[in-house]
Formats: sequence, structure tokens, C-alpha cells
Amino acid sequence: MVSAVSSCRTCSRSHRPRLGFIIRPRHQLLPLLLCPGLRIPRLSVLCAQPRPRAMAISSSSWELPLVAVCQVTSTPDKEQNFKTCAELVREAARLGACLAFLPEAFDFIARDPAETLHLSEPLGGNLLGEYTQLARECGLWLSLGGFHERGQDWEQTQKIYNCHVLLNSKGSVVAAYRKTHLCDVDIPGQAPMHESDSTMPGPSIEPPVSTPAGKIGLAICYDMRFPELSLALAQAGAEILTYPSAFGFVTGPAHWEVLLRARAIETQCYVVAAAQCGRHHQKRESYGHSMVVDPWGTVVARCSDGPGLCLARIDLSYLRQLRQHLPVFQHRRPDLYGSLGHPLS
Ligand SMILES: O=C(O)CNC(=O)[C@H](CS)NC(=O)CCC(=O)C(=O)O
Repeated sequence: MVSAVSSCRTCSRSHRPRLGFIIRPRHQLLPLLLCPGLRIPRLSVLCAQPRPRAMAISSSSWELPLVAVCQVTSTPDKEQNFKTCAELVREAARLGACLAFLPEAFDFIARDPAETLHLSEPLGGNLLGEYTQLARECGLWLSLGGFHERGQDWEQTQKIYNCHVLLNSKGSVVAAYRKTHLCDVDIPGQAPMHESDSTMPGPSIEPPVSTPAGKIGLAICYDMRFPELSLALAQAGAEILTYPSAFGFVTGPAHWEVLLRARAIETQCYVVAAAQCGRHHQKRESYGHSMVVDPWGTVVARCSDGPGLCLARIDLSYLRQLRQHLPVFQHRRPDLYGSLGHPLS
């Protein structure tokens, strides 16, 4: 089967396909023929949609939008970080993704707050210019998960925003969300995090944005601990929630996957979480485990250890079916606990 020459479903040419794997319901791995022209970076898992048995498959999964989740180890070296991210984004485009997600602090992870401030840039700076060109060159949308942004108030505050920027395939900024919950935590066994030393909390939640993969609600990392935000985004129409992250090694194993799956199940959204991994410098290390969760709560794609990417298809007809079968948003009791879902209107 591997050596047969056939018409490729990825590039439509005839060639000898190469063997990859697809995850099936209940975590069976099934062999899959992949396009050999594509250099697959450290593990790419293409995922079928696991569904509850009763749900029909309405369309061929090959027609569904494909998204790529990039996992990197940012360091204080901005130029090198850009090179690594750009390589993954180009790979995502070659693999057919319409949207690539980069993690929080994709631009850099500095050694201390002073270095963070020193390396930061405004949205109109050089780095965003390079990403604009990259989006255009590759013809895909980019979720830039957490950019250290010098905002309009930089001169007065001398602090930055942790800004999640969404670029369309022409490289235009279509949304910018500034992290609203800052991570000021001291957890035994993990380096203390005092994000507010260098960063201002964002003033608002952004309405979900229409993209080729679905309506995206923007959030960042620590925000995932606040279901109020994800419910507000879901009630405002989000179909995909995004949590670009840099989780630590104590909270990571305990909370990361549980929180992401809970947010997916309770909002009935896809959840995309691109993560930092590995050692950034002497004082900082991140947990990795980038993943995509479907609205049923199944992890449909995950990155392996180290930098790389994984891919998932987004099936909005499945999401709509699931919301019909399990209409939790019609069963809420705001008369008992108030309404969390209308701050965006
Ligand atoms: O520092 C930067 O440059 C970018 N910002 C971050 O990495 C932020 C603040 S230190 N990290 C988190 O929010 C981790 C949350 C976390 O680990 C948890 O919720 O358990």
C-alpha cells in the first residue's frame, strides 16, 4: 500500500505516498498516506473527527479547513525565534493549513522584566512587518499568540501589553486582544511569575472574528482559568477558542489538558492551544503539549516533545450538530447565578 502510485489527496499529483497516521476514536492509530513532497516536521498528526456513534459524517473530511498548531522554544534571540516560527508556518502552508497558531511569547522569552521591556515593539514595528509578509507569502491566516506590545500608552506607563494578534492571509491585523488576566502567581516548585511587573492588563474582550476555519475567540494562556471569559466568547458566537500559552512544569501536568478540555466541553467550541516548550534560558522552562480539542472534549491533535507542529480539521457542522443534541446554552439559569454571556453586545 505504501509503495503504490496513486493520485494524492493533498497535492492532487500522482506519486508514491508515504505513511503517516491518523487518530481514530478511542485513540486507535490508523495508517494514512501522506504526500512525500511535504517534509513533515517532528510529528505531525492528522486527525479524523472522533464522533459519538450516532452522529453522521456529513462531508468528506478532506474538504474541511485544516489548522496548524506550532510549538516552539522562544529564547531572548528575536531573529532566531522568527526564523523558527517562519519555518513552521511555511510547513503549515505546504501541508494545506489555512490558519497557523503560534504560542504566547512567540516573539521572545526574556531573562527578566527589564529585558522584556527592552525587546518589546509596537504593533507597527519591524517584527509585525515580517509576520505580515510571511502571512502574505504563505497565503494563510496567523494567530500570533502573545506579542510583547508597546501600546499607545508606552511613554506614560513604560509597560507593555501581552497582545494576541490575528492576521488575515493578506497580512492585515484583523483583531488584537490584550491579555486581561495577568499571571501573578507564586507556586512552590516553579519559578515565580509576576507578569504585571512588565505588563498592563488589557481593557476589553474582543468579539469573535470570522476566519476560514470558523469564528475565533481570542484569549491567552492564564485566561483559560476563567470560564467566565470562555462563556462570554461562546455566547458572542465563538466556534474556536484559542489559548496560546507558556505553561510551567508544576501546573502543566496537573491542569493544562483538564482546563482545555473543560473549556471545550462547556462552551462546545474547538479549543486550540499552541504552547511554548523546553528551556528558554537558565531560569525558565515550559511544559509544551500543544493541542487541539474538539467540542466533544476529545484531543484531536497534539504535538510531540520539542518544537514542531500538529494539524487538525475543523468541522463546524459537527459542532452545530453537537450543540443541537446537547443544548446546554438553552438550559442555563441566569435567574439563579446571573448572566455571564452579554458583556460583548
Ligand atoms: O513572560 C512572557 O514573556 C510571556 N508571558 C507568560 O509566559 C505568562 C506570564 S509569566 N505565562 C503564563 O501566563 C503561564 C500561566 C500558567 O503557567 C498557569 O496558569 O499555570
